[in-house]
Amino acid sequence: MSDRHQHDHAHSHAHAHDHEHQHAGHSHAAEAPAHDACCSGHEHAHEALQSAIAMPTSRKQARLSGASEEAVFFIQKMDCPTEEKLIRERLTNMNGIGALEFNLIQRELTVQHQLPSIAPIVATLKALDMLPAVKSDSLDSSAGGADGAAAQAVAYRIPTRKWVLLGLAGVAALGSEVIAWSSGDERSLAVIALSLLAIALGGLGTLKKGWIALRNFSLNMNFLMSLAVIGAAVIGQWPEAAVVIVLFTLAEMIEALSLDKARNAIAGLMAMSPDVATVRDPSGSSGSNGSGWSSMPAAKVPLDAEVRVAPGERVPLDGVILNGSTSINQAPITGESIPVSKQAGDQVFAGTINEQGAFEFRVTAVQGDSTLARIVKSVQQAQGQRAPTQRFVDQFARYYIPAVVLIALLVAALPPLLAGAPFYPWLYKALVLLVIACPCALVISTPVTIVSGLAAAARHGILIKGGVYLEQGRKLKALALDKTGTLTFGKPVVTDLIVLDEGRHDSAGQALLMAQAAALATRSDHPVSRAIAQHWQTQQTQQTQQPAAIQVPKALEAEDFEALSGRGVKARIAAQDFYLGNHRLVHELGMCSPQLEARLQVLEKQGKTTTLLCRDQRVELLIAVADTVRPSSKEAVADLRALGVHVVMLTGDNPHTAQAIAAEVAIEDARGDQLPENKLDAVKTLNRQHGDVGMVGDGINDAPALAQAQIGFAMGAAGTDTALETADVALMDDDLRKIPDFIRLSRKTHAVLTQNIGIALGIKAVFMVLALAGMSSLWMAVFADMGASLLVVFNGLRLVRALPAK
Ligand SMILES: Nc1ncnc2c1ncn2[C@@H]1O[C@H](COP(=O)(O)OP(=O)(O)OP(=O)(O)O)[C@@H](O)[C@H]1O
Ligand SMILES: [Cu+]
Repeated sequence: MSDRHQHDHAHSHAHAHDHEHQHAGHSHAAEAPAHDACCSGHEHAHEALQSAIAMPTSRKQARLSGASEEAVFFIQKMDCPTEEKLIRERLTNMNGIGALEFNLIQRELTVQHQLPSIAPIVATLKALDMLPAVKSDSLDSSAGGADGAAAQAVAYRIPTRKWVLLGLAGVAALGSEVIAWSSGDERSLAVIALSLLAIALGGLGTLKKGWIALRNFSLNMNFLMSLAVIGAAVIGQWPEAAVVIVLFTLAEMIEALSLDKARNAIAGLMAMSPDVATVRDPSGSSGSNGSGWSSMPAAKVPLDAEVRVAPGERVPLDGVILNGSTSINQAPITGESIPVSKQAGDQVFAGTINEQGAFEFRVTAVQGDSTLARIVKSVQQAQGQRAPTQRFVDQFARYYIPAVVLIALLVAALPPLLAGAPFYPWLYKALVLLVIACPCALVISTPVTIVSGLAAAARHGILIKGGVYLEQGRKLKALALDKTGTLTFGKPVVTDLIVLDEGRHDSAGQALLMAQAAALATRSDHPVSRAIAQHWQTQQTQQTQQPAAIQVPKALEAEDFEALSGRGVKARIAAQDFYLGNHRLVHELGMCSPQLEARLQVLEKQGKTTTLLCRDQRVELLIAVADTVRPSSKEAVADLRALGVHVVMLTGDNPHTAQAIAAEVAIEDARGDQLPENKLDAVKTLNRQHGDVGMVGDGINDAPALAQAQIGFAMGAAGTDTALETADVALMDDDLRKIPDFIRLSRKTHAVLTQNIGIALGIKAVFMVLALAGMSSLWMAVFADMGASLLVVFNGLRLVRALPAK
């Protein structure tokens, strides 16, 4: 539907081109409506739309320019922002390395580079003790693959061995503490031996990482912890050193586990799609049970296979229904659990639930390409990009650590040197400060929150293409909507047919006019044209059933077809020039008259869209079509207004119709006759007057405005590839009420982010004071750090359930 304008241009030469899509490797069958009378222009139109709406995403592309190769590594040890910093510092200094993208939650690193091979990158990572596994490499297509994915799933788990070692270390640390306490001697052989044992069992990893950090001049928390532990040992606090390192290792493991939870929020989306499909055997009869059907892993089902779904089952793959009818709960895709009825020719989506009938469908996308799979991929990508708050936090951490380390140095040095205070107590305070300097809770809180928000949205049928938009949504002050297909269903029907100078035409002549209008209309994909073509076709079938009636002309062939954007279409039939279009077109052609305008107004004020057929410099026929407003639109508009968003309708249709439709959904600001450049200007002006602007649109005529808006929304994304890929925020169905939901989610996300930053910094501040006052021990500081990390992670995860289930 979104491609309709371009379609007109593409038509005459569409056959000369190959129809391969370059971008996503999906099947065309999924997007070509089965009942579309002429669909040969689709591929072109999609590409045009792609490039037209691609503008907002070009920011992302620009960042990666220059580096042409890309490799993705899975790094099991990269589960904390500390590691990220270390890797970033090392890799950015290498030649030929472009952008780096870290995904801590997936533990993936994407490197854009210009190197002849990835060997130097692997070597660098290995030198940092990061042991990378290559997931994909643009220089070597055989790298990575399915085995890698399985290995990765295993690698997320913390091995039992590690837990056991840590348990033993804990016992040893506790033992040394108990002995030291009961004997009153912190430096006895038994205490030191047990402490060393605890450090060896539980802390070697940290010490090693600390050493690597030191060698790379990177002040990270492994380094800080190592320093604190060594410092504690040096001043003879052996049990303390042991307890601290054990607690710290425990904290790291718990943190890794909580990140797993965040990752599962996304993976859980994919789990909704069943693993097995019932597929018709290609040969017809050689099925394992003789019935012609057999079970098969969904991942192995090829394109165009026929799959059967029983009542109560989940649909295993994307496809088009061949026969049978049913109602399907599409909540996994659209977030809307009211069942949708489906017949032959309708699209079904992997993961949705077949509530009633049995049906068979033809597979239109392999499992990895299903709408659900693409949603999951998109969410994963989105969380890989840094949201603004995360960037701020990272920036903050960059200064925070050195600052606290400096304070620690001063605390250790100044009082003893200047005031002759005893050395060890102040050194101990400095060590506590080093522990407090660890910013893990702060740094981890943002990505966890953002991921939870993105996952919550995806479950609700809202696909957000980046943390940026999730954070920005709350700032939307104005929302521009187009009319056709957004506020209305976009499926108008013909309501009035008026032959303008009736006296001049007999009934056969009048029928001919309608046939001529239809001949032009069938060539276009615009909803108005479609309605006209549709109307004529039904008329045709009715006529053939009553042969006695007037002779209706056979379909006429239109030549030299041309689409006139925002106006209508133009073509020649039997050497005569024809125009089919709106008032603007007729006016510009100089064929308008006050009488005509009066007649148009009457219809337009009823909310109908008027179209005129001109032949030989005369307006001959007036066709009015009416579209139905979606019931959800009015509610959405009211909801948006309650949120303080100024709602504006921008439509290419005439102002009277615009007003009439706007009145139905209670929009006060409705602007008609909007050409693409007018829509663009309108968005700019709104931006100046109100602040951040969102735009919902579906046509080529909306593309510039969509690109200009801070957030571009697309609706009905489940059925179309382009909307899914190009919008900033894609609503999986056509329910505008998802936009206020999105804004609310954005507000909640912001609240949680602020809380988390407050918690993380607040706890640090408290312990900073306690440490200076000599009231905090090392292990208390580590404990507080762990507590803060857990608190922010769980606070962030709360967001997964932020949107009410429907
Ligand atoms: N191919 C066409 N056939 C018939 N009428 C057309 C065609 N193209 C444009 N028009 C006329 O021009 C008007 C403006 O078209 P345009 O595509 O800019 O906006 P629209 O689709 O009507 O509305 P919106 O901007 O809300 O999506 C339409 O309302 C219609 O009257
Ligand atoms: Cu006019």
